[in-house]
Amino acid sequence: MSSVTPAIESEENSDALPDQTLIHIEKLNAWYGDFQAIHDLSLEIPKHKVTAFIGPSGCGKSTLLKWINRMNDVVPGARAKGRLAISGDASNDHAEINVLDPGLDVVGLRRKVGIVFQKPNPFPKSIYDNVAFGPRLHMKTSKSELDELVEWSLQKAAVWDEVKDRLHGPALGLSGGQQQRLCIARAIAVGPEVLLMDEPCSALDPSSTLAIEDLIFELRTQYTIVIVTHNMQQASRCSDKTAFFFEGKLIEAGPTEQLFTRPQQKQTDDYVRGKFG
Ligand SMILES: Nc1ncnc2c1ncn2[C@@H]1O[C@H](COP(=O)(O)OP(=O)(O)OP(=O)(O)O)[C@@H](O)[C@H]1O
Repeated sequence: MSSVTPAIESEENSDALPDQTLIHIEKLNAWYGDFQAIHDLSLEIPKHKVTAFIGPSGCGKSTLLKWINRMNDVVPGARAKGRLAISGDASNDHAEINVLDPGLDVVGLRRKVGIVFQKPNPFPKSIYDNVAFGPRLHMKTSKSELDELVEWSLQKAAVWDEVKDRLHGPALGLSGGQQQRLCIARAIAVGPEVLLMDEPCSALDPSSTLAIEDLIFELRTQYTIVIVTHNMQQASRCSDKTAFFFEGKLIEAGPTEQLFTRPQQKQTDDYVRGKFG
């Protein structure tokens, strides 16, 4: 493996590891203009696990997700207060990141915290150029190192076998499920620690959805993953921890199996049983 291939600390079974918090959210409040979308929210997001955000439409799931890599910076009138921090990591050579620090290098943050959206959004370029885009922007790589990194990323995103013979063909010629895996390859090519996924399967058919869910579960040995989903089965299939939101507040968070089978709050129970939302 060359020096450009993103460093992977450990590929051991993350189930065997005790929870270690990577993202610390404390008393977070967020607004769009005068409207408060998040109220006093505290949540710990464990390292190398999948955390699912669930809750009815408009409860603040995407708002919280988008503060984690400051995507909300581009929304006029969006602001947030409270603590949102990413633990320091000696192997990745960074001290604790205070995400809401107005002076933060947001481009650097987004290298560490990648995002995959609802609808696959490859660039109208070749498959190769989609994955090479970030590394070309951020890293000094030779042609052979770039080739290696593109292959590595496509392998990790479980799409290499399907695209290896058409790397210079158009990304937009791929199926929806392949495009979404390409977008995941593009996100991991710059070596993030965290992958945010905002309903990544909502535009996909059931078999592509299962492929992405399997991939999410695989990737968590190396990345910390946060997924917003409306699909209860998806949350229970591929997450370790689930957080239930309602009207901008965190109602309950805990191990996924516990939250779905023995929720502590009636609102959670009603929601997971499909009584509302
Ligand atoms: N750009 C914006 N400007 C103003 N209000 C917004 C904006 N984006 C979201 N909101 C409001 O903030 C609240 C939370 O929205 P958010 O998108 O975070 O909810 P969500 O739980 O992700 O919903 P969904 O499941 O429908 O995606 C909603 O009332 C929404 O209308």
